[in-house]
Amino acid sequence: MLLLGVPLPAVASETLPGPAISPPTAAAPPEDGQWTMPAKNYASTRYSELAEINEDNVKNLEVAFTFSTGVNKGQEAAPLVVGSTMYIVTPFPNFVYALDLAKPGAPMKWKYEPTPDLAAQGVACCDVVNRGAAFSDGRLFFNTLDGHTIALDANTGKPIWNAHLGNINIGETITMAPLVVKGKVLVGNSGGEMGVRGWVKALDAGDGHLIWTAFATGPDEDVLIGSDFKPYYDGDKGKDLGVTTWPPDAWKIGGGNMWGWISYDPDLDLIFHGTGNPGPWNPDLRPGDNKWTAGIFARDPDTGAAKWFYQWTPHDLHDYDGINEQILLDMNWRGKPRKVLVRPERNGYIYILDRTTGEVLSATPYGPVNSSRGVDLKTGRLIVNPDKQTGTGKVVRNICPTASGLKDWQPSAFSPKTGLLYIPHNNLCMDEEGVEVNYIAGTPYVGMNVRMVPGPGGNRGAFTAWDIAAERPAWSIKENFPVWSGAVVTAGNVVFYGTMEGWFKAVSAKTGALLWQFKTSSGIIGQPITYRGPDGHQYVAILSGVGGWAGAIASGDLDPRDATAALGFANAMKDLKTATTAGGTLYVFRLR
Ligand SMILES: O=C(O)c1cc(C(=O)O)c2c(n1)C(=O)C(=O)c1cc(C(=O)O)[nH]c1-2
Repeated sequence: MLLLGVPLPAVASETLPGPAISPPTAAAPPEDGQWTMPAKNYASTRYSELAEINEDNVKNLEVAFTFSTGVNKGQEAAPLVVGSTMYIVTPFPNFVYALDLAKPGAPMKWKYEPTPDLAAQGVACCDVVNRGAAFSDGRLFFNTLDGHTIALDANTGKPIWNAHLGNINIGETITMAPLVVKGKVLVGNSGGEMGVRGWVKALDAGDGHLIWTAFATGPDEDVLIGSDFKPYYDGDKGKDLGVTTWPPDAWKIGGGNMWGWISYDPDLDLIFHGTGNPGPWNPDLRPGDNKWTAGIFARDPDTGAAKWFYQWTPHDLHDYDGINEQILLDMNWRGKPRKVLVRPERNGYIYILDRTTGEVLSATPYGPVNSSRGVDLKTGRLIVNPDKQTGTGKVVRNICPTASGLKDWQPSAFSPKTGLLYIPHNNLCMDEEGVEVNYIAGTPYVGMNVRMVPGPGGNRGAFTAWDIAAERPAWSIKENFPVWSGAVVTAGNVVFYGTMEGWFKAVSAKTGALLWQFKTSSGIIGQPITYRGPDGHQYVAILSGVGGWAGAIASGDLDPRDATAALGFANAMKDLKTATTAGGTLYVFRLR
């Protein structure tokens, strides 16, 4: 694999004997055939032990049923399956459907229409997406674009409570999928491109009342940094760094939004969540490390108290949000058993962190990276490439990865059978020019002109199997467009993912060989899942419907002649509109 100027690391762990890499059982309990949260389990493996569909017979998959969501915007949600019911959440206006899997054709059991404020569509940065719901204890929890968290009775679809958390008038939206931990619904806001201050909130699953709020910027008190906070690196130690690492008051409009993924380790009783990019993008307008943006927190789920923090990208120069998925694994590292957290990060590195302390054990590029030159494992600090330093009035060309990262929110999957992490990702580079910008509430606060282009080799995406122990790729598949869908891997050694042309693909978990593909009606940016149906057989489900940031040119019908459309992403996706059109359909497959 070509890694721009970055040599592949020495293979350290090949010589080490050691137990296989696997998620902790408490965070990834044995298979029950259901899919109750988008990441499958608290360890976020997106791995299913179901093995009826395998490498040999996957070629016999056929459509079991389809369902139109009635919304033609980017479909990013993971369908959920609880008992004999499937639940799906659509993009704005965030309809929720329950489908009866026990009946032929899976007819609708109920539909819930939350009627979110229309104006929310105008302040969402990257299409009007929703990444899914979470099921717990008879209830379905989901977020609406206009900033509400809603609990529904999963049997009837009747609302139980509705908490208004976000204010669209300042550009605040919610697109993430909530996670339910110990009777608390964890939710984060979006708005990093509008000067919205990021937070994560915990709501009581019973009645929706607010239990705690942890901000991503500001005084320690607001960030829930207290006596329990023990960051591993000196650069994260000190009082009120969420204020002092910013120009005066800039932290109040500094972003750090948590619009991605949360994992939970029941043994350590810690949740792990990232923080988004600092705002505005133009770094000259916010000298300093801009704590606690573009990093990761470990917190006590009951109180929100921060335990440790690590900053992937201090003083971010390129919109490298730090909100990707974190996979919790136990493995032998340099001869010692370690509880780790694996993060394929937007800045281009796969990090292996000790999840008890936040120590970085390894940080290896998984594709072309020239915006930085590695990570100093002594200080934990990203080594920025001065040639790619952006600023006001400066045009910097050929920065890799782009603002959308080597990988954006699209979640990877881990198989304990292969020890490989299956990573859907991008291969794009960009030109950037910092410009002045003033903060006006509820309007874009970016300060950067961006133009994206295909990365080295010309393929704009890749699907890479990463050998975690060996710190190198096992295999990689080139895709024409960014791979903006999630992945799922099974004990049948089959990995599923989708392409923006609309192909739903099954490849061998061991070799990456294409085993089966089906062309859906629109580009795929959703999260595939697999489950055991009421008939005892294994099914695979995916939402098709192009959109998100990468697909905004198609779902938003943008003009391909405008190189700046979709914050410069459209320039790299001019031909997407000739490859697919907007859609919104659920596809479910089973063996013939
Ligand atoms: O900083 C933020 O608040 C924020 C929010 C979102 C979002 O809510 O979808 C995205 C981003 N940033 C972002 O940087 C990004 O690349 C992105 C891609 C997508 C998508 O759905 O395709 N959303 C977002």
